[in-house]
Amino acid sequence: MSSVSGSSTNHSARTVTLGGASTMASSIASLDSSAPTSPSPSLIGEKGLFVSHKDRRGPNGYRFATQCATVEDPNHKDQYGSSSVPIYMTATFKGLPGAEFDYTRSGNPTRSMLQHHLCQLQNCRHSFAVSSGMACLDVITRLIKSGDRIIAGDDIYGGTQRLLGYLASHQGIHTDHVDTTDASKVEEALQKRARDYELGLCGKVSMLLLETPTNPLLKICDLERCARAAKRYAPDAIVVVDNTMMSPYLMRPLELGVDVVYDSGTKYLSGHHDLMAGVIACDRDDLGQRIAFTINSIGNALTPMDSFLLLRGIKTLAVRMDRQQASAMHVAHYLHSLGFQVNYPGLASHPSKDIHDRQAAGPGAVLSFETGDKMLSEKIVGATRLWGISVSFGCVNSLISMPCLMSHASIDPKIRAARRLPEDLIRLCVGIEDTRDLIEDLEAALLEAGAIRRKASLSSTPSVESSESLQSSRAGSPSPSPLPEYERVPLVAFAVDEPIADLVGGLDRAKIETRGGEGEGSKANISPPTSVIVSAPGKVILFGEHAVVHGVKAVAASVALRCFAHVSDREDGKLSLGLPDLGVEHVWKLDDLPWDVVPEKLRIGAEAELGAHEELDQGLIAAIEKCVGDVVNETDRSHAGSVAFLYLYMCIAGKEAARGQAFVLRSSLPIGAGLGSSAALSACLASSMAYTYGRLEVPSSAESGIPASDAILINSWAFLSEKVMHGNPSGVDNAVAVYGGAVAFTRAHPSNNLVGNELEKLGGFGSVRFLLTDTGVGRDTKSLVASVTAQKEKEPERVLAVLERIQKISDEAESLLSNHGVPRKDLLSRLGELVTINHQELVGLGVSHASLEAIRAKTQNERFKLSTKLTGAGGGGCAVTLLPDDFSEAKMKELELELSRDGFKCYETRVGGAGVGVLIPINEKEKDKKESEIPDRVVFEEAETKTLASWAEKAGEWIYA
Ligand SMILES: Nc1ncnc2c1ncn2[C@@H]1O[C@H](COP(=O)(O)OP(=O)(O)O)[C@@H](O)[C@H]1O
Ligand SMILES: C[C@@](O)(CCOP(=O)(O)O)CC(=O)O
Repeated sequence: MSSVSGSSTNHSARTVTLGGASTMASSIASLDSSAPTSPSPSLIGEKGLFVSHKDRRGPNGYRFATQCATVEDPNHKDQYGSSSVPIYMTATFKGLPGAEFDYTRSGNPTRSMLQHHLCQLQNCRHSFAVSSGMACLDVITRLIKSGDRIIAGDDIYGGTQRLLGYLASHQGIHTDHVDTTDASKVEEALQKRARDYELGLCGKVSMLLLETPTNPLLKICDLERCARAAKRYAPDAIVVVDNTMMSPYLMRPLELGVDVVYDSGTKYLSGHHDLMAGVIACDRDDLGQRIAFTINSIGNALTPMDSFLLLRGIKTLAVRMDRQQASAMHVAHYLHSLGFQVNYPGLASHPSKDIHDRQAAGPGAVLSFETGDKMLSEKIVGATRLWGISVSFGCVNSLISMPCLMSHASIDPKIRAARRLPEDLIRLCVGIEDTRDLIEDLEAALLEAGAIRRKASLSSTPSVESSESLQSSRAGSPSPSPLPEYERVPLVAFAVDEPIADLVGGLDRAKIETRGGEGEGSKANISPPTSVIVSAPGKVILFGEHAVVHGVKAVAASVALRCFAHVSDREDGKLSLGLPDLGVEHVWKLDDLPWDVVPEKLRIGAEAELGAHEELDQGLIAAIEKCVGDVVNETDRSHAGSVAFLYLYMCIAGKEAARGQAFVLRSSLPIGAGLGSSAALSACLASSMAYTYGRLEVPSSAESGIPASDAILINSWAFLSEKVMHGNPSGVDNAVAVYGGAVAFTRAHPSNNLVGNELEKLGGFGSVRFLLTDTGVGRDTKSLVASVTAQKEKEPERVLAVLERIQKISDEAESLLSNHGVPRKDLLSRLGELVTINHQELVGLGVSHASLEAIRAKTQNERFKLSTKLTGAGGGGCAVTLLPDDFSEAKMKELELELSRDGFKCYETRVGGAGVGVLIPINEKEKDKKESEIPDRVVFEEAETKTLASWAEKAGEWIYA
């Protein structure tokens, strides 16, 4: 046996030595129901026996797990019979030339034992242990020469990519990267390069380098087919496989026609992340000799100590892998059930599962999943506790990482993008911990990052996102909540991470493109659509209502209920406003509108300035009030909306461009319940008018979304409408209606010296559960807001102190919701306390109501122990209750029953969804006929309120701000 390779084995000698064991083992084979009776043909390698499955017997007659634990070499018995392989911690050996060992770089008994053991496990003639996985590739690539070519996969380990780059720049060895998941692409590349080589256009393909499953996308390559193709089109090429992800326990590529296999021994083989090692295996003597020569020449063979540790680690390889793989399967199913894109060949959804199952004995313990948002992924990774944030895999401890920031950071971001390696990808390397702990920890991190949320109960508490509207669900109780308990938070909640420049002062208005404008970039040639459908969400204020009017921070989020507007041209040239929810319809002749009262500053051409004007034009409002007219069912409620509509219409359309149009507004939000129906309505009016008068252009693709500058304008105009309805609103409601998500909002106010409103997105809100309870008591935002202002004027000291305390509450809430280091339980418990304190402050401002206090009393009693506050203007409307993660379905049912007995309606809400949106009809892309494809007004009007949202969803593609 060569002292360098230390690996050549004598199969027949071992077979004889272990013959007894083999016979005994076969006699108990019948006990093992999983033992395959006839190997699948594809698994039979050239040698025709002992193929890759872990259940098959090795050359010594033992199954793989037994082989792992049984370290023995009949040719190298320890002189003292030591049970464990001794560490020959020596650089040199004394003796005459020709002795088996002389110098540890060339050979060492501990390493020889390891290499012998590896030959047993991999059923091959030559095994080598070197200093790392990359050292393996270094040794292997020295088998080819300068000017040769390599064909490799396009989803390869970052370190491999780096070495291939070095070979290209320093040795002229270039690599073609192909998608190895498609064997025909490998065949094509081999053929093409063979032709090119014949024509003298490139070097000879001398290596095919494969990984399967790939790291980190878990893509699968058909090894047998690729190896066959290499033998056919590039017969001299060495087929090399990095088998680190599988280990020889799950896959033995040599048996599939591959020439050389290497593993990073740092991973599964050693299993404890306490050493670095690489292992090469091959069955060809010519290659074995050259590899042995290279290792001896460059001196990167594994040290005696590490050889010992690796041997020790290998003994438990099968046990560890079984456990890790089983847990990985659970984790993969768990993430898949939450709706994440999971890459794992153990899932039925994996596109190449059949190929993988043919060549490997299991899916392994590495998986990856996508969240759709890089920041969100970072939050998830940062929020885990049990999962170690680390590169590498194969350890008994579970690891989590973001390949693009860690293991694959050395790949140029452009190349990563070209190879479709998602920046948000999270890789999980599952260890041997209790699976339940692993899933619990992951779940807590997903929750904490706001990637998932507890499913709204479908049994007693209809989801506000479901087709059940608040109004309609008062009637009944849908079916029980299905498993799992959690669900993915829609991504749109994370669409914007930077602060948004807001309406006043945050924008260079001169640069805004408007159709009527003269400035650079005017969209004068675009003809506006005659018909659009838009929508915007309602909101829930968690902290800071009322105080926000006076420059204090508020924390709020969009709810999933929305207002919708349908706009179409009217043939009779009249203008109509339909508010079917209130049973009201106005029709005006355009000439009857008080155009002459519209002040110059609000006229066409100055429209970008509209929202910037703090003061409404009271003359115009008075004139509109007069001409609104009285119609059937008109109340103060609908009247306020109608006035706001006309005010906005006259400013945005302008006298010259105004044309006969029908506006129909529908809402799945309860109106006047503190959930921001007026702001949602305002955002719908502003956007639909802007689009149909060409002030803004309807975006053409959902990918780009409604541009930020357009959203700022829509918000600006929506604020105008809010002012008409509420007198002195803060702007938080319309900001949430337009931008969506969860926000910390501060209005620019003399008290805070802000130049423009401040809007910060909050990510941690999405997973928090809320119960909204509608008192059914109507109230008027305008007068409640005015009452607080009056108190402030009358008792400034008291009210200013209240405002200061509310500012502290909002500040703390914002910091809790954006600090992902806060343990979930602590977060929810402190938020609950803040809810209670904030409510007390609102009571002090006189904006609560007996009905709200009744809800508070019920929810906070001994049985439920929940924190509740009023939300919005108060004086009735809705109460919001914070739900801890462990608040059970049974308790929820009980609470809902009691509240409904008291005449209240409660709904579990989801927050953080999209802001204002515009519909692109389904056929628009194909037919390029935007206008004609908008569903007819009658269809819109007649869609049932409770199915409005799903109707709109199906009507086409929605583009959101
Ligand atoms: N779908 C709708 N149809 C008619 N009017 C609406 C609609 N949505 C909102 N409004 C207007 O908004 C007002 C409600 O505003 P407000 O009292 O602040 O309650 P909310 O919290 O629902 O915004 C109504 O009085 C009405 O003028
Ligand atoms: C009371 C206030 O803070 C929120 C009003 O909300 P709503 O109208 O009740 O949805 C007023 C405002 O911020 O404009």
